[in-house]
Amino acid sequence: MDHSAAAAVPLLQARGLAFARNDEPVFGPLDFRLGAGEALLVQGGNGAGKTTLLRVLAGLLPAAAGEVRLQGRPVDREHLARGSAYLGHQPGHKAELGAAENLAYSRALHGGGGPDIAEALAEVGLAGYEDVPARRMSAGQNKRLALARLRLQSAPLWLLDEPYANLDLDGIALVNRLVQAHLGEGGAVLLTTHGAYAAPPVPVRTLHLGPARGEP
Ligand SMILES: Nc1ncnc2c1ncn2[C@@H]1O[C@H](COP(=O)(O)OP(=O)(O)OP(=O)(O)O)[C@@H](O)[C@H]1O
Repeated sequence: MDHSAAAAVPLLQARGLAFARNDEPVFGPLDFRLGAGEALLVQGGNGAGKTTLLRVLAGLLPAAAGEVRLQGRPVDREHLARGSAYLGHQPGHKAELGAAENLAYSRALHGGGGPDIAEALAEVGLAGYEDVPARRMSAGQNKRLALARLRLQSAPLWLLDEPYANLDLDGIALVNRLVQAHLGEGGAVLLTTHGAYAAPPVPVRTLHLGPARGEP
């Protein structure tokens, strides 16, 4: 492959991307690009539209206008869902399944490589929780399990909505290690914060979303 040509094509590019509810704009139009090995921090206060933007980029909500390209190709919602790994506010686990079964289910759904399941659990500090159902795990433990899921998906684009929320200091360091490793492997990370939590210790560009409507 011609690496200089590949580097010139952003992993993610948004042009004129906008979302509206009942004709009321929520965000946009936005233009941004994110290359392999880059992180973009989406900032904005409560209700500014950060979660909505990530859900649009994850293919979970339809954009009102604009275009998203992944690795240079225009993509629809289905492609976005396949090309990205999304970590939302809700961990999205099967409550009755054990930690290992949840990861096996996710791997069956998304395909992908990465470490084996026991290794992925150990990496996020959940060794010994293989058979513990998600409903019996704390919010921070569920967040750790969701982080293990990301590692198994092998999607180049990670969309992380408030990834530090519910995590202790060791968990924050874990997020930072995972983000750094993913960027080092040529992935890209788009993450949100409203400023109350940490930020990754890597050079990040920021995308600021304006105040929610009705706020001063
Ligand atoms: N399911 C929904 N139905 C209707 N309106 C919604 C829904 N979810 C969010 N909104 C509205 O869309 C706007 C953007 O919300 P969003 O959750 O994207 O903000 P955010 O920046 O992620 O906020 P926070 O920092 O509080 O998580 C807000 O005005 C919110 O009231």
